[in-house]
Amino acid sequence: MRSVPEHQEHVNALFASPRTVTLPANEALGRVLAEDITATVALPGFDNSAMDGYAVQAADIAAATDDEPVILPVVEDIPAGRTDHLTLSAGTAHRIMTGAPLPAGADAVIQVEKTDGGVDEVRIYSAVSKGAAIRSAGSDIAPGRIALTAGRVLHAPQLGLLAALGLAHVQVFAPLRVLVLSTGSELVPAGTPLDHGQIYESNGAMLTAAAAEAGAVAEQVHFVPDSVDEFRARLDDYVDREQGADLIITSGGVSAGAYEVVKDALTGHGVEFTKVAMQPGMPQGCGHYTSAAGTAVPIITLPGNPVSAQVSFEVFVRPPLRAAMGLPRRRRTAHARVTESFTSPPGKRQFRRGELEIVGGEPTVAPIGPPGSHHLAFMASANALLDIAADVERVEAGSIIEALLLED
Ligand SMILES: Nc1nc2c(c(=O)[nH]1)N[C@H]1C(S)=C(S)[C@@H](COP(=O)(O)OP(=O)(O)OC[C@H]3O[C@@H](n4cnc5c(N)ncnc54)[C@H](O)[C@@H]3O)O[C@H]1N2
Ligand code: MOO
Repeated sequence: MRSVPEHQEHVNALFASPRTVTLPANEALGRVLAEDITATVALPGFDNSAMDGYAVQAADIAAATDDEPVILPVVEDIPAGRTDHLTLSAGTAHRIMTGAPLPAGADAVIQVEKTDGGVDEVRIYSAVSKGAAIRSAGSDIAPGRIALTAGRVLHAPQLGLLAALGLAHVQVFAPLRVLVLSTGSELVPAGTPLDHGQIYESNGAMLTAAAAEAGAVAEQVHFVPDSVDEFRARLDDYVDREQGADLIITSGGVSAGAYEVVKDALTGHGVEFTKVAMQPGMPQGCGHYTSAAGTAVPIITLPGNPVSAQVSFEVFVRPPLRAAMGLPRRRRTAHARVTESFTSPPGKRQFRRGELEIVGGEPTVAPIGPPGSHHLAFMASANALLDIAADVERVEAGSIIEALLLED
C-alpha cells in the first residue's frame, strides 16, 4: 500500500503550473492576480469634499461662533459630478456636496450642520482648521504606485479597487475546468422514485460543489451505468469537446468487486490503481486518460463511498487543484484538544470527522459519528477532519491532535 504522501506525489504530478488568462474584471472574483497592478490614476482623482457643506477659506470663518456667526455669500453650488473648474474668492462660500471637486482657492469645508444651510448667503457658526473635510488627490493611492501585487486573491475589496482605477480587464491565473463523473447502476437522480436497491446519486453533487468551492469551474456529468463501453464512450464525448476538461474526477468503481467500471475501463489506458494506507479512502487511482481520438486529460478516480470520496478530495485533489490555479493550497489547521477517546486502524492514516469549537479560548475537537465511510450525514455536520498518524491506534481524550478546518 502507498502512504498518503506517496499518493499525493502521484496526484500532484498530474497538474501543470498555473496558466494565465485575461478576464473582464467583473468575472475575476476569487481568481488570483497574475500581474502587479499599477495605479494609472490617482485616488482620489482630485481634491474633493468629505462632507456636504460649504467650501471656504478657513481664515474667513476663524471668528465664527454660535453667538456671532460669520455670514458669507454663496456664489456657487457644486454637486458631485460637476466638471467645470471653479475658483473660490476670499470672503465667499461655495455650497458643496460630498465627493464634489473642491474649487481652487478653497482650503477647508465646513459641514452643513454647523451652518444655517443658506442658499444665497450662509451663516456659519463654527471655525474650521485649514484642510478640514478635504480629501486630497492621491491620498489613497498615487499614480505609478503598486495597487495590488501578483498572487493576491481577488475578493470584493480588490475588485472594487480595480474598478475604482478604471480597469476593465485583469490578468489572472486561469480557472481549471473540472468534469465530475459518477458511476454505478444503483444510482438514481433526485426526483425519481427509488426501487429497492437503488439510492440517490450524491457524490456528483458533492464533488462538483467541492471543486467549485476550491475555485474550479466544475461540471457534473450525469452518472453512467456500470458498462465499460458506455463509460468510455461518455468520457470521450466530454474529453474531445471543444471546451474539454483540464481534470476529470470520477467516483466509484475502483475497488475489488466484479463490476468495477472505472477500474475496468481505465486499466491499461494510462491510469494506475492502487491502495493507500488511509481510512477512509483506501482504493485510489490516477493518471492521464487518453480518448480514442487522442486527447489526454489528467484523471483522478476516487472511491465511491461518499465519505471516502469527499475525504479523498480534501486530501489528494483540493491542494494541487488550488495550486494549479495559483490559489493557496493548504486549508488552515488547528491543534485542538480531543474531547473523547477513539481508536484508529493500525497502519492506516485516519481522517476522522470532527467538530472544532473554541472552548474557554482553547480549540477543542469532538469526533463526529463512527468511522464508517457511508456516514455522509455525520460528515455533513462536521467542520474539521482529524488527522491521525498511521502508527497511532488510540487517541486519548485530552490529547492534542491536528485538525484540518473544512470551513472558514
Ligand atoms: N472486497 C473488497 N471490497 C471493498 C474494498 C476492498 O478492498 N475489498 N474496499 C472497500 C472500500 S475501502 C471502499 S471505499 C469501497 C470503494 O468502492 P468503489 O470505489 O468501487 O465504489 P462502489 O463500489 O462503486 O461504491 C461504494 C459505495 O458507495 C456508493 N456510491 C458510489 N457512487 C456513489 C454516488 N455517486 N453517490 C452516492 N453513493 C455512491 C455505492 O452505492 C456503494 O455503497 O469499496 C469497499 N469494498
Ligand atoms: O477506505 Mo473505504 O474508502 O473507507 O470505505
